[in-house]
Formats: sequence, structure tokens, C-alpha cells
Amino acid sequence: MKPQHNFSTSDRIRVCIRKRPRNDKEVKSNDPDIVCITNSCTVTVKEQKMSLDLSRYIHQHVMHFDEVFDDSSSNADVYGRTVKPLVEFILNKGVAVCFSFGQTGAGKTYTMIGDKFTMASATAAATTSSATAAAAAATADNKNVNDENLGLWVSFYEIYCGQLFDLLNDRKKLIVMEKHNKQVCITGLMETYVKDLNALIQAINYGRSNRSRGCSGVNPVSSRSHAVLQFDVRCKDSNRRIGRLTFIDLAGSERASDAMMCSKQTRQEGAEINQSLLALKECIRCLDQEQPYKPYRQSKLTHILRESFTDNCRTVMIANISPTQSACENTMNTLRYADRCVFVCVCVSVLCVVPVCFYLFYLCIMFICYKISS
Ligand SMILES: Nc1ncnc2c1ncn2[C@@H]1O[C@H](COP(=O)(O)OP(=O)(O)OP(=O)(O)O)[C@@H](O)[C@H]1O
Repeated sequence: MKPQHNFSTSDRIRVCIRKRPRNDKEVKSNDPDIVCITNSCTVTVKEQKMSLDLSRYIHQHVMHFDEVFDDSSSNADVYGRTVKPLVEFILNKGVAVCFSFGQTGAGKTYTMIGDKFTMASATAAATTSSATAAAAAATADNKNVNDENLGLWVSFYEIYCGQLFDLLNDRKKLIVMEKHNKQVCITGLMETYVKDLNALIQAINYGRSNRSRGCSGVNPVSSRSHAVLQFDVRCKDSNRRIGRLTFIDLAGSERASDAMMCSKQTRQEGAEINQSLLALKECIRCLDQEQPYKPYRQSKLTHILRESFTDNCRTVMIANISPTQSACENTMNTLRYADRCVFVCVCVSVLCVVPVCFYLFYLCIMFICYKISS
């Protein structure tokens, strides 16, 4: 599918949807594919429903987003349309963050850090080569010497049940501190200099092997933490930060009902995950609506991402969805989460409905008074 509209780095938030292909189990159990990607911005979910007389019917949900990727799209396609345009922005002192979220097993880790071609490795390659290109241009123009000293540093940690663990440093516990100027910093976090792509892939694989995994109500091998992979472009000699790109592989969201049969620990993890996702949604809504106050202290996740909710940050949200009927409710929850216009629509409808109700109530009263008096 050819993308039809272009990414602009002036977009502060970009919301994209990625549908994964059906897996073998879903194909074998004849679980139908109910998600249609109508064009590069529209997704249609054909939900099978049953009416009161027990007849079946299909309820179509049509939703629009900045970009929609179908199940034939590769990680390279997703990268090219979401993060790649931000590389230049980061090298120009920008801060960007890319989230993947969705139901467990929907393909978040696969999109961010799980495949041979990952968004993270592609960015590292693009950033290092752009940094090299910038350095070469600077040398040719006899510009500031610092430019040829750009380098890439990576750090990788997870937020598990409200605590931070360094995935590149034996899961060392990390402490979040807020300075007097409200700048949030993570003390003790190891930052590794990445000299080439192989070094980065090794670091990512090592970090992944240290991640908390467990069984969710839906996925037997689920990531039970939010993984944060951070790239800093810095001047090698002064260590001054030029730009930052953060990839966040959010823990799988699940409905409380899916977790009912799981252990107490799994349910607690699920509650913690859902609470932090809610806090994240609130902050992104505030960012989108340009509200001055963002409730970033509501969770550890939003607290450490404080810098990402500022004007100089670009946010890409990738909502991963499963294609099947059995995942329909979770898919709709993910799409609603992604649809940042929902809140505005609800407000508009409430603002319209309330005066209409008052007017009808007024008419009723008038009618009753008229009847009584006559
Ligand atoms: N676009 C895709 N193409 C092919 N396979 C995919 C795709 N997306 C996901 N998969 C496969 O689906 C399975 C689940 O994916 P993944 O582990 O990325 O899910 P997740 O959303 O991170 O789940 P959790 O939140 O439970 O950790 C994996 O086996 C992965 O290889």
C-alpha cells in the first residue's frame, strides 16, 4: 500500500496504526480477520454482533489516523514513514519519542526492538550516518570542530511495577530524581557509546534478555514492563547533548476481565500497567490540546518522560492491533486510545446534548402547565 500524505516535522504528535498478520494458531482456529485497511489513513473494524432476536449482523467501525499500516507492511516501511523523518530533527537539537502500545501479543516489541530490522537499529544507523555526514560537511566548510565529534550513546531500562531497572547493567535499580528546575534525571543509568550498528544490536539483545517477562491473560510470553530505549546524540569531547530519541515499548494492555484467571502478581502488574497507560493518555491529550499543565507526576512512566511533553518534542504513537474477531474488544480499546479526537468529540456532544435536554425539559413543563390550566 502506497502512503498518500507526507510527514511533516512540524506535526507535534503523529498517531499511526499497525495491523499484524494472523498467526498460525489464529489461522488454524479459523478466527476471522475483521480489520480492513481501506487506505493509508483509514481502518475499518467489522465487528460481528448478535441482535436481540439472535440474528447476526456486522457493526462497522471506521476510524481515521495519520497513517495506517496493513499486515503486509514491513518494519522498514513503518520506520520510513514514522521515525526516519525525525532523524534530521534530532540532529538539530530536537527531542523525539516513539511509543508502541496495544494489546498483549499485538506486535509492539516486534515493531520497536524485536526483529532483525528494528525501528531502533534503523534509527541508530540513520543517526550515526547523518552524524557522520554532518561532521563531513562541517569539516569541508571549516565549521565548528565539535560537529565532527558527534557520537551516539544508548541506554536501555525498564519500568516494572513502578520501579526502574537498568537493562544494560545487570538490572541495577535506578532512582528518579527531580531537580529544582523540574528537570527529571535518572541517577546511575548506564549510557553506552555505540560505535557501530553491530555494537548497538548486541546491546539491544543483551537488554532484551534482561527484561521482565511473564504470562498475561492473553499472551503466554508477554513483556510485563515498559522498556525504554534511549539514543542520545552528543558531542564526543564536551559530552554536550545535541538531540534525543526515545523508543518506548509499552507493556501490553489488557482488560481486567482477561486477567481474572491469572495470579495475584499478574493482576497487580496489569493494574499498574493500565494505570500508567491512563496517565500517559492524559499527558498526551494535554499536549495535543496545548494545555499548559500536564499531569506527568501521575505515574513513573510519565514522570521520566516529562521532557517529552514539552513544545520542542515530537511524538509518534504506534498502536499495534491484532486482526482477529477474538481480539475485537481489545482492538477497539486500542483504537479508541489512539484516537485523540475522542475527547474533543465527547466534549462537543456533551455541550450540544445538555442544552437540547434542557430545552426539551422546558417544553414538557410548559405543556404540563398548559394542560393543568386548561
Ligand atoms: N508485523 C508482524 N509480522 C510478523 N509477525 C509479527 C508481527 N507483529 C508481531 N508478530 C509476531 O507476533 C508475536 C507477538 O509479537 P510481540 O511479542 O511483538 O507482541 P507484544 O505486543 O510486544 O506483546 P506483549 O505486550 O505481550 O509483550 C511474535 O511472535 C511476533 O514475531
